[in-house]
Amino acid sequence: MRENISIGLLGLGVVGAGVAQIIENHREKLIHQLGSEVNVKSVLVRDPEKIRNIDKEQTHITTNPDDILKDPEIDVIVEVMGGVEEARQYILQAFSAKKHVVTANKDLVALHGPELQEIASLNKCDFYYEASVAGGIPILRGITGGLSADHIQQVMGIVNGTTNYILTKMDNEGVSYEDALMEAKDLGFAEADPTADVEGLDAARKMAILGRLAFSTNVDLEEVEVSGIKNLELADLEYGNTLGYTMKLIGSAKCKDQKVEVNVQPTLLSKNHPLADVKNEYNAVYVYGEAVGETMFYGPGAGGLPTATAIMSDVVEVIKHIHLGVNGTQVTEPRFKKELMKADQRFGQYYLRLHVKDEVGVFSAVSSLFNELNISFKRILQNPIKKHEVAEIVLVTHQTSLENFNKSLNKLKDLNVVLDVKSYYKVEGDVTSEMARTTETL
Ligand SMILES: NC(=O)C1=CN([C@@H]2O[C@H](COP(=O)(O)OP(=O)(O)OC[C@H]3O[C@@H](n4cnc5c(N)ncnc54)[C@H](OP(=O)(O)O)[C@@H]3O)[C@@H](O)[C@H]2O)C=CC1
Ligand SMILES: N[C@@H](CC=O)C(=O)O
Repeated sequence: MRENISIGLLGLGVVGAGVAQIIENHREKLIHQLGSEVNVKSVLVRDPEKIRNIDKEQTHITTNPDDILKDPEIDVIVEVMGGVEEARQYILQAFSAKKHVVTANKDLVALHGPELQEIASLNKCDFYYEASVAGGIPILRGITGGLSADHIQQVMGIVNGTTNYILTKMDNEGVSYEDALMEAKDLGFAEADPTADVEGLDAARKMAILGRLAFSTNVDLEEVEVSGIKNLELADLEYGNTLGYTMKLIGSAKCKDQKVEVNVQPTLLSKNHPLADVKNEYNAVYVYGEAVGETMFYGPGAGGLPTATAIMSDVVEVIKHIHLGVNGTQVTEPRFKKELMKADQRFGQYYLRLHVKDEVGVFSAVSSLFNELNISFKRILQNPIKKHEVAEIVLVTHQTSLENFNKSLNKLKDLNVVLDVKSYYKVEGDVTSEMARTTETL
């Protein structure tokens, strides 16, 4: 048994500092669990002059990656610097030097995860990335460990802390979008460039990773349909509230008969839906497995210490493997060759807000258009708005195919009484699973 395991940290920001703090504060627990002392030997940073809460006697701070990647005493690299290409190059160098790698970098894993996993395996190295999805929630191990023997059919969740924080503050406290985003940045939840958070790309990266692991098939980032929260209007949050819904940025991945659909979109959730109560930076991921049924994982989705906890769970796994001499998991081929689900195979309820002419007969023109497509309404609100001769119609449909709903949008644009299709969003009812939903609809 090795008495000492040395770690090299690439990055000492929000997450890196959390990792150093846990290693320092939980030293005894780690020794008890692993039989070895764990220490952070060196840390790579951009700015060596920054004041940092780390013992410089114990830990060497450097701007030269070779100090870490070429140090034979370092066994495990923890990559928490972010970015894609530079991080990928350092990780490849680490594998060549037979070092194990743990990362929180979902941008990198979503784009290059399968390639890196394969190279790790060829080098008999471990490559883990628990922290890349849903911060402190052990969701990847939940899927690849706890539910590994099940056929997972659906994964649905709130997987971005920043947007959930913004939506909670806007909805519950009336804070403006800009102020809420600023708070999320100050609290260390947002990415260095928060565009990826608010445009849904961060959640899309996480959903690609979740889809791959849940369905044991390849899911490419470009196959994930994405829309973010940047263009949300307060009016839709307010109408949502009136109708009994809460707006959330929801990631969804479904797999049926080897057909897969993965998307991220603002969604109006019934206030009774289990994800509707997930607030602030908290995340929750609902997983439906054929054998297990419904499961849900909940916890902090962003922030230094929660994310560092997930990283340390990977580090502990790596060190256990070092002691057993079993590093480098075998890579398995995708279990099946998937197809993407087509619009006529995807079903849902939809919220729609229209600006129409404020005149007699408009509502019946709109309803007959939906009637022709066999789309019925669950809820309707009709409001004259302040602008002269303009009225607003807000409706929620019953279940229909995406193909059918798209047809209704095209036809509405051609209807002369419709002035503007202001917004439309997916709606989720009280239950989470497709299976439970089918029963509810019947
Ligand atoms: N923050 C969070 O809640 C979560 C973050 N993540 C992921 O974890 C990773 C780190 O995030 P976070 O800690 O928030 O990021 P920060 O921006 O807080 O920290 C980044 C760190 O990496 C260093 N760094 C960045 N680029 C380079 C470079 N080219 N060369 C050397 N050092 C570099 C920075 O150095 P310096 O200090 O000198 O600027 C800094 O110490 C990202 O991949 C992020 O997506 C994952 C889950 C949650
Ligand atoms: N910016 C991300 C950080 C964690 O992955 C988020 O807000 O979820």
